[in-house]
Amino acid sequence: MSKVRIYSLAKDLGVDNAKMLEILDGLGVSYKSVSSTIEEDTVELIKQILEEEARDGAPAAAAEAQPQTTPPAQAQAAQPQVNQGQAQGAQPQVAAASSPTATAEREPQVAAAAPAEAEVPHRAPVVTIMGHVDHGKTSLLDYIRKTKVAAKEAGGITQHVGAFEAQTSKGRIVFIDTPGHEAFTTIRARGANVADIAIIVIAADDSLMPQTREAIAHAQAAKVPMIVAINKVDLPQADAERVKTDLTQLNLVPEEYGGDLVVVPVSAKTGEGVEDLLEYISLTAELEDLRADPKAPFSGVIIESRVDRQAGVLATVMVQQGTLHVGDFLVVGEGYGKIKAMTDSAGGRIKEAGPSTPVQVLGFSEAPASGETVLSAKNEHAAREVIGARASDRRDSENARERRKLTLEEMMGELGETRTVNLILRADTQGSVEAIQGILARKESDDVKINVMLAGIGAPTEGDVLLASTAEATILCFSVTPSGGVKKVADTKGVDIKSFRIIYELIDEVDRLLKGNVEPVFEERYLGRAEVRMVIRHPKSGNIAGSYVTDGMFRRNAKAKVTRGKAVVYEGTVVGLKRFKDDVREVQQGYECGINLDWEGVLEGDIIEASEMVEVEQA
Ligand SMILES: Nc1nc2c(ncn2[C@@H]2O[C@H](COP(=O)(O)OP(=O)(O)OP(=O)(O)O)[C@@H](O)[C@H]2O)c(=O)[nH]1
Repeated sequence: MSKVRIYSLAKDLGVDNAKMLEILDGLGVSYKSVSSTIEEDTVELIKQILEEEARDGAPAAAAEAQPQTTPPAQAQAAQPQVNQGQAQGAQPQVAAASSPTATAEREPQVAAAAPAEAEVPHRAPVVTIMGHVDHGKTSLLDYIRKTKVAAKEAGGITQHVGAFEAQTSKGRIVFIDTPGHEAFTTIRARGANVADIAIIVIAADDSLMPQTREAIAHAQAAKVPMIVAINKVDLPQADAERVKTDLTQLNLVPEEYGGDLVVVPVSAKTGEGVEDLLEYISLTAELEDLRADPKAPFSGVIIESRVDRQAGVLATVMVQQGTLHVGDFLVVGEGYGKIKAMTDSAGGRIKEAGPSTPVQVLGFSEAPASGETVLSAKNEHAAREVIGARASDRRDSENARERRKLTLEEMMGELGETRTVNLILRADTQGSVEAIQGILARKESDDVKINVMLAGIGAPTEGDVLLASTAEATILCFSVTPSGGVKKVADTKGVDIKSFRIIYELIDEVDRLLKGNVEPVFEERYLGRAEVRMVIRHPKSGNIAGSYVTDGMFRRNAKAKVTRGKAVVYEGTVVGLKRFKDDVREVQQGYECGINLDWEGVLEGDIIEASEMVEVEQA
């Protein structure tokens, strides 16, 4: 008995895929995607249902049509990758709609006027292309751009805006044209999701390489559906079968091997397979049911921005919901701007832009960072109010973060819930990687799961740090160390990179993470007290409190609390300590010293108390 793919059947019967899935749901047939296959008897049932519908002029109740005795064969599993993805565009809608301050006033009763879910129009998918260096990401994007982008306006020079729109026989597809997972994760690191689908490009003559694995890990972490494009199939040494076999080792099983992964052989050089790839993108998008309301309050994400010497700040915004108009006020982070002009990705001037449209906006005074979310405000005053509220929220949360200690629940996760510890593993050899993974696998319990997001040979990369920051993972290194640059990025992103030379020390660290001591807990500890006996004005350092340490000791960089009478007049830091003319690290009780605070208000007679934050050992 032959099997048929759902989308081919839909095409043959002249109905859309959504309709086909609706009928299958009614029949209780399970499927993973529109490229799943169904049995012939199910096909017959579907035909009957459609005939009945056509006869009655109304949708037939699919469930009633199901015969009692012979349940239809189940569809073959297909494309779990495709199903992993949520409709990413749905998230910003919620965020924007729930923002009380920065909403466009075009639709005053958005909630009441919002169309029901089914009426919200579909939007074009946004696709990102990732893969190993030289596997052909840029060539593939160039081929699609050359063949699918409408001719530019005469004389117009298309500038690089970070995204372009391709017109295909199946509709519009938007490509993020900064290839590589760095761009993808930079955006994700800010909590935004722009891509709906990730194309993983793998060269047929090279197969899986370290960055291919990274790209796959990034797409999986983002829960973005993946399609694999096996590129360079025109080369004589191309071996697409090897790529497919190699993929199975990552538990990604291509459809032809009975699995779920959509794999499309292509050549960015000859164009072979590119149409198929575009078709698969459209099918995946259809399955994801991507929708956005052009009438809803606007929200979008910054794809990239730059400063043009003549024009000023040019930022590319991906419209995710609502519609942008020239003249709108936009709020990004703690800055705002008024749109003076907008250009589409083909370089043409436009006045408005709806969902899934990348537009270059002129009007910001400072270049916003990639991945920042953008909202609109009805006027300059409203924009300023939003920014003011954001600044004060930020200050509050910074203060709260400084003060607060982690609760047991925060450290352990909700009691009774399974916790997952995300790890990225880097080691010197494949043997070490496998040995460590073997030990880790035995450490899992019902309460705690270990998710090794990426295990690779060699020092951790910036890409690892970005992945770790979005997935709240810890990077563990065995016999490899991060470069200074990577360490710096990790510091700014708050990612822990821990290096070990002895395997059991690494395992001890994992034990600590499993126990839930993910973040160290700090406690304030008293150091000493000093009396201010005179205030000396220093030309470079400002006011220095000439003091006498009456108790304990003072240390540079300690926290300082200044009391005047009974009132605490300042809390800050000891930024410098001097004994006579020398800078010193510490001064003990019974000695005089100069204390330099990050404050100029100190007076004779004040008492300065020093303390420091120390890490508390967890039981
Ligand atoms: N024969 C053949 N060569 C290709 C194909 N696609 C890309 N190439 C060549 O492979 C090389 C690398 O292609 P790029 O498109 O620059 O690869 P990339 O993945 O964008 O590389 P990076 O941007 O450096 O990460 C170039 O010399 C391309 O001409 C293809 O389908 N067939």
